[in-house]
Amino acid sequence: MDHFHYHNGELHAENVPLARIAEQVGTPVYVYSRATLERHAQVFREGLADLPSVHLAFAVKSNPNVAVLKVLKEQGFGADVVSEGEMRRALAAGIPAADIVFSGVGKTRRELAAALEAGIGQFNVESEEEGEELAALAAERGVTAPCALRVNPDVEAGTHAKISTGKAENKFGVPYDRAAEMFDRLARLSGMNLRGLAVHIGSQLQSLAPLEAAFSRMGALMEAIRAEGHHVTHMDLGGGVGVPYREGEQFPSPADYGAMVARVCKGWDVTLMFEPGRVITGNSGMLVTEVIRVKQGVTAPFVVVDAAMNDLARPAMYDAWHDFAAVRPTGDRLTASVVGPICESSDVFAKEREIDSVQTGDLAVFRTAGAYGATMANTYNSRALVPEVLVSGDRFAVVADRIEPAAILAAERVPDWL
Ligand SMILES: Cc1ncc(COP(=O)(O)O)c(C=O)c1O
Ligand SMILES: N[C@@H](CCCC[NH3+])C(=O)O
Repeated sequence: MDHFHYHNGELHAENVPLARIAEQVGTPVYVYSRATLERHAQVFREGLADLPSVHLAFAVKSNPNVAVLKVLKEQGFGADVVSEGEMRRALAAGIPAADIVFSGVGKTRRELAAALEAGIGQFNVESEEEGEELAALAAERGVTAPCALRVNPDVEAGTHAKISTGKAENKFGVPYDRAAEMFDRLARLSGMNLRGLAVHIGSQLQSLAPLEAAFSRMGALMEAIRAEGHHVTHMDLGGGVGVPYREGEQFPSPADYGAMVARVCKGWDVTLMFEPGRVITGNSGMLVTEVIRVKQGVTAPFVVVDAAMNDLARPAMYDAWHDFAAVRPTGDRLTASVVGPICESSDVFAKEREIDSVQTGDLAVFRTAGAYGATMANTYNSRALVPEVLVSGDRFAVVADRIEPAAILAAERVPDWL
């Protein structure tokens, strides 16, 4: 069931017409559906139902809005965080510290200390240097840090190079061939409770084969580490399951993913941990925009909208596709480029694409914008920071305000010596 649907000729999020949100909040605006978030959380969990012991940690980076985190917390999700800021958000949403996993190659001393003090459930350590620093900080505090060693399995994920993380040349994790000896050294440090392994090979994966290859390699590594007498009780399999952005694209379902995991990880006797992001949030959000004007072009017209690459960076950064659709479609079609107002030629959402015909003042949406959308927004060209709205049934609420350029200007100072 799609909670974004046309009713009486206009696009709704659940029972709320997007036009009503646009009228009250203005555009551009991100709109999320609570029912879709809940459904995706449930479908993902159901996909893993055959596994004996599972911990779900939502990848906060995909959508860190605290209201979204609260919805997922109520679905029993913990959090995968990559900064103190994300950790504070997860805690603010009521996610227990014990359900938080901290990933990332560049955790600072301050962040490690803050996470130890908060009592988070697991640190995914990405280097021997980080492990030593963390163990020392924990020992100073008279505590032990629950840790997994993130391993780089040197597997080609088959996704966009900029979001691929599991090849040897990527900065993530420790080299596969050195992981067992590193585990042995780190496990001996006081302050360290090295209890598991972690892997994450990339995002927006369209095929399960690279994940399967990575997980099998992790299984072999786990056996080697156990053979040395270490306990491995946790295996964090990361996130990465992709979602369709355009009609007709085929992606593995959470059930397919769960069946693959059950087959590959059979008999592992660990708590399996997962860090899904996009598969939960991607299709639960849209970016609503208004057409500023339609400008004649040489090869095709330009539909200039009031959203731009600062609001939704994915097309400019990864040549990503987001479907564009009118909120009140007339049935007519038009071949045009959809562009934002920013002074960069990369500020293009759709290049000479057949789209719903739109005119000045019409509302339209970019679909599948719930993951890596608002969270990657910025204020380039002194634009406002885009607001976010959560819909639930007949209700909606602004869950992040539009931050106006004037508020940002007010935070700047001109020194009196200038
Ligand atoms: C360590 C880690 N875990 C989880 C994720 C979430 O990935 P996705 O949104 O593709 O599920 C990412 C991002 O790719 C990540 O770097
Ligand atoms: N920002 C990327 C995903 C990065 C995943 C982070 N590990 C995207 O929009 O597709």
